[in-house]
Amino acid sequence: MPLNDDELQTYAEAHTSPETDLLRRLNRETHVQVLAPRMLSGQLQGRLLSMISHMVRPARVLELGTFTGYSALCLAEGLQPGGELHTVEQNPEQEDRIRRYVAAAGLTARVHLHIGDAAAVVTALPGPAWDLVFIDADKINNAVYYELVLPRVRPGGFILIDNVLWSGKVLPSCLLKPSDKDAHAVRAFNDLVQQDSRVENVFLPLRDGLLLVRKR
Ligand SMILES: C[S@@+](CC[C@H](N)C(=O)[O-])C[C@H]1O[C@@H](n2cnc3c(N)ncnc32)[C@H](O)[C@@H]1O
Repeated sequence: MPLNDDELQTYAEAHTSPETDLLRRLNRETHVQVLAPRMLSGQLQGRLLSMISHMVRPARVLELGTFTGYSALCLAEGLQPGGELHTVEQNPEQEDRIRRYVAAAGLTARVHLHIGDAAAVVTALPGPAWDLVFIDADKINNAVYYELVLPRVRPGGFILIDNVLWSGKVLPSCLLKPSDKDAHAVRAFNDLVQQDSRVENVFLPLRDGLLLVRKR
C-alpha cells in the first residue's frame, strides 16, 4: 500500500508528545499574526529538538535564525543547570514577541537574544565552545555559518541544519533552474558536509529535512 505523506505526518504527530501550552500558544500566534508561519519548527521537529537537547545536556547552545522563538524554547529544554542558549535573528520586528515568550518560559536569564546578522554576531560572540548548534537562517549562507561555527564546536559536539530537503528540490531527479540559487546552495552544502572528514552526519528526511552533524 503506498504511503500517504499527510497521513504519515498526522500519525507521527499523534504518536509524539504534545507541545507545551506555551509552545502551542506561540505556534498559534505565529500562524495568525506573522508572515510565512510555516518557517516555525512545529510540534514534531520541536519535540525532536527538545529530545536531542535532553540527550546532549548542553551547557552552551547557539541558534542562527530565531524567527518567533519556537525552536529556541525547544532547544532550551535540555540545558544543563546554569547552561545558556544564544539565538540570533536579523528581523527586529520579532524581538518583542521572542522576549515575551522567553520570559513566559522563565528563561530570560538563560536565553540571550541577539538582533543582527548571524555571521557578524557569531564572529563577535566570545565564550567557550558550543555543545549544540542549530543553523536555521538564510539557507544560501549555510556553508558560511557551518565553517564559522565548526571550529568553535567542542569535539563530540553537534550541529543541526534545517531545511536540507528544500521541498525535495535537492533530489537528483529535480532539474533546477540556474536562477534557483537557494536550492543550488542547499544541494552544495549537503554535498560539502557529506565529504567533510571532520564530521559524522545523518540526513533525516523529517519535515523539510534535518541534517545531524557530530564533530569528531
Ligand atoms: C526558518 S526561520 C527560523 C525558524 C525557527 N528556527 C523555528 O524553527 O521556529 C529563519 C529565520 O532566519 C532569519 N534570518 C535570515 N537571514 C538571517 C541572517 N543573515 N541573520 C540572522 N537571521 C537571519 C529570518 O528572519 C527568519 O526569522
